[in-house]
Parts: sequence; C-alpha cells; structure tokens
Amino acid sequence: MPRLRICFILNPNSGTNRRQDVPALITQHLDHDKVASTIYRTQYAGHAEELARQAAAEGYRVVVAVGGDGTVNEVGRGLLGTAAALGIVPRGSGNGLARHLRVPLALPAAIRRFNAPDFQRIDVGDINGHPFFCTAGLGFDAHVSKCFAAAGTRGLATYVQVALREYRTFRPTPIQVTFGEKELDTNCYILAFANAAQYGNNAYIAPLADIRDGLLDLVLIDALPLWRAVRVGLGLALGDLPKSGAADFHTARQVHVQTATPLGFHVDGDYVGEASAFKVDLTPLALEVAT
Ligand SMILES: Nc1ncnc2c1ncn2[C@@H]1O[C@H](COP(=O)(O)OP(=O)(O)OP(=O)(O)O)[C@@H](O)[C@H]1O
Repeated sequence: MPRLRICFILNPNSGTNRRQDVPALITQHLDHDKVASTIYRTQYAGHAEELARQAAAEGYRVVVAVGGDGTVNEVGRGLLGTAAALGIVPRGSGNGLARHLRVPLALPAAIRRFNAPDFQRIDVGDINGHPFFCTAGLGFDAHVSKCFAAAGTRGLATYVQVALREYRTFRPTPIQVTFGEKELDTNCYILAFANAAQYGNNAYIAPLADIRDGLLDLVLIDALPLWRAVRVGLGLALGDLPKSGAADFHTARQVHVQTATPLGFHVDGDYVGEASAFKVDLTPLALEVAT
C-alpha cells in the first residue's frame, strides 16, 4: 500500500497553547509506515491559503490546518476545487469546525486520527466572495470579532469581556433580507449564516445546522434587550436557542441582504470589513474533509 501523503500547515501564532511542540507530536503520533508527512509553516496572514493550494498541486491527499478557525478557513479556501481533503489539528481558541466535525481537541489524539482518516464531503458557504465553512455573520457578532482581534489577548474570557463591553453601545441596523419567496424588512442586531452548528467554544448559534444538508441556517436577532441577551447567552451555551423564542430561524440556499447603513461582517470568526449589500450562498458538498 502506498503511504498516505499528508501536509500539515502550521500557524505558529494561533491559539492559547502555543508551547506544544506540534512537529514533535507529529513525529511521535503518526504511523510513518502508513503516512508520509511534511510540515509547512505560515509566515503571514493569508499564507496558509497559498501553501494549501501549493500542497494540493504537489499531490498531497490531505492538507491539515494546524491552528484555529482562521487558519482552517484559509486552508479550506486553498483546497476548494482541488483533489486534496482538509484535515484539522485544532489549536485555536474556539475551534468551531473541529468541534462540529468531532475532531479530538487534544493534539496527540487529533494527530493519530490521520493514521486512518475517514473521508466525507461538507457544504461550503460564501459571503460576498469570501468562503466560509463554519459560520459567517453581520452585525454584533462581526463587530465583536473586530474588537476581539484588536484586544491583544485571545480566548473565551477575552471574547466574553469584549462582547459585554460592546453590548452597551451597539445598536441594530434596518435591513432587507430576501431568500426563496420571502422578503423580510427587519432590523439586524445579529444575522448569522450557519453551515456548522456553533461559533466555536460550544456556543451553539444554530444547533440544528447540518453541514451536509445543502442549506444554510439563518439566525436573525432583530433587537437584544437585556432579558433577551441573557436568554441568547443561555441558548448558545445550552444549545436550545431555537426553542427559546429569542431568535428567528430560517433555512436557505441563497440569501440577499441590503442594509440601511454599511454593516460589518465576519467569516469563521475573522472580521472582514463593511458592506451594505450581501450575497450569501451555499455550495453543497464542495469540500472533502478527513477526520
Ligand atoms: N505567521 C503568521 N503571522 C501572522 N498572522 C498569521 C500567521 N499565520 C496565520 N496568521 C493569521 O492568524 C489568524 C488567526 O489564526 P487562527 O484563527 O488560526 O488562530 P486563533 O485566532 O488563535 O484561533 P481562533 O480563530 O480559534 O480564535 C489567521 O486568520 C491568519 O490569517
């Protein structure tokens, strides 16, 4: 049997547990009779996408993102349209896609999975030309991801701190949302597009989202008074937001959004920028993953 060729793409800056020596763990936990592996290290933001595309062109069957959802997004983007499958060694602070795909969070166990991986395909979302694999969103979640990036420290505690601080001043924006036969004139506090069920850290924004159903789960929160903010927080933690009545849920393959004033958006937790028109769609089963 020829050995499975795997390329690991390591973001040296990701996550809160940077001290773990990933190359040593790969040497220790891969079965080198079954797997031939290489490690590429990213040198700048965006580099993982280029390295992933290069690894796919070099014939690697699996290209593994070693990092958080930002690195997973870059590697996934680089692999779209190629014959290589995406793997994940989760080393971020949220690890939304890894958690959704039930990749072990402990690095040795995650690495050992590549000795005999399972292959499956997942849907891929796109917002204004930016692919996403886990979630994208407009409004408060995007605003918090922008402030979080500027916060200097990572992790859930910083995220919650930033969200609580920004909650005091963030205001909703009037929007028009069109999908299928529906047209909603509403306000956007948060409009999330979920391919996977969670933002990361087991915060379940769309607990019923199926990453293989050919549909995005839309989660709309038009206003967030304190009572509802508490219920949304609980719903994220308990995974019962759809039952809570604190958010509206829809499913769609394609969505158009017009906003009264420019609104920030994120893909997979990384802030992208502002726009006042959004086209969001989903391509079914567009990416192969190895888990
Ligand atoms: N060598 C590098 N130098 C600077 N930035 C990098 C480098 N490699 C990758 N990046 C950028 O770092 C960003 C954050 O990485 P990543 O998401 O993997 O880690 P994280 O932010 O700690 O995890 P999480 O997204 O789970 O919070 C990525 O979007 C990527 O663009």
